[in-house]
Amino acid sequence: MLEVNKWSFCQPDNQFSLQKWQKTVDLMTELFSAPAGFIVHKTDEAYRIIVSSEQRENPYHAGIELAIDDNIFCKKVLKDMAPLYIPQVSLDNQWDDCPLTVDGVESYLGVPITWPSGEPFGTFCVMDFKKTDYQHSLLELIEQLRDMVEDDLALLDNFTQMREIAMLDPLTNIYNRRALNLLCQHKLNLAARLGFNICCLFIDIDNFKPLNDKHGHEVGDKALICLADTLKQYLREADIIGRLGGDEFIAVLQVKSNDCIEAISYKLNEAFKENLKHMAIPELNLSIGSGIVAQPKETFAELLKRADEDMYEKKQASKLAR
Ligand SMILES: Nc1nc2c(ncn2[C@@H]2O[C@H](COP(=O)(O)OP(=O)(O)OP(=O)(O)O)[C@@H](O)[C@H]2O)c(=O)[nH]1
Repeated sequence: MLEVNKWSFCQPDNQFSLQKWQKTVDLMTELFSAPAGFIVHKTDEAYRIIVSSEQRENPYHAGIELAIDDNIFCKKVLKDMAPLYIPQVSLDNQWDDCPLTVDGVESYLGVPITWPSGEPFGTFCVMDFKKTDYQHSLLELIEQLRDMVEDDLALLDNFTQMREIAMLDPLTNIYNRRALNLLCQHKLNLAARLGFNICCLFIDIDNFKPLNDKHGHEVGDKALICLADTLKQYLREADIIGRLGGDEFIAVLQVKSNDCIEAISYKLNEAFKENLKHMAIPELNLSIGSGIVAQPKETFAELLKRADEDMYEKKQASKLAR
């Protein structure tokens, strides 16, 4: 799902093109013969213009932010979740301290835009520097155009949900093999370009089959979820974690130096045991192999293979030691 209180459509690599919304806003301002029209997006941080009409007289460009405490028209629209039309702002002294009034804005018409969940997304609005007298049909029109924007939000939300379903392992809610291949290769390319160290951990539970056989599949599932949660809890946000399948997990980490890998592996194993204990699941041990990027052009498949081989060696060594 799209996160309602985070900035959307503001990253350069965003999947969604704002071009369609730009055309909608330009069309709206033309039909209103207004000098400025906007789509404003709101989070707890600020109000941000994400689309601004392209007339020369429009002083507010996309990217401009207004503080969350500012007395602005869009704030009232979202507070009431209702359209707001002020034909002559200067007649109402409640807007005297509005930064837009100070700039000379004399008329405002805005309607709320909502996320598919019903939470406020922002506003669709038009402003003028002179008083206006919009006919009822224009007020209906702005609502129609706003509905088109909301349809796009719903489509985007569906798309995001479908992408999550395609990328996440349904049991543990971390990345699946397909997503790991894509994301980790991307991370490797980035590391080669920016020059940071990458390490891949191949994590496999020892004697997992006996746990399933003795305590049942449900307990086995809980142990897998516990491992995923331990990885989430212990590793950083920039790290990538996922489940290859069965009891095999992957973590791709950004590390300062390779000296810390042993310590990270040890701590992960200890944290997993501790978390299992809290869930009253019998103790399990992890075999953790690692691979570090040896040369800039290395593929994720090659890195993964080395980490897998290292894990296998460690598992054999621990079996012999028992
Ligand atoms: N509960 C549960 N078990 C699973 C799932 N996927 C795979 N398994 C089981 O995981 C077990 C993996 O067995 P093995 O690969 O032999 O692993 P192991 O018993 O840990 O053996 P070693 O790794 O050599 O110590 C199999 O019994 C699978 O049935 C799952 O989603 N849930």
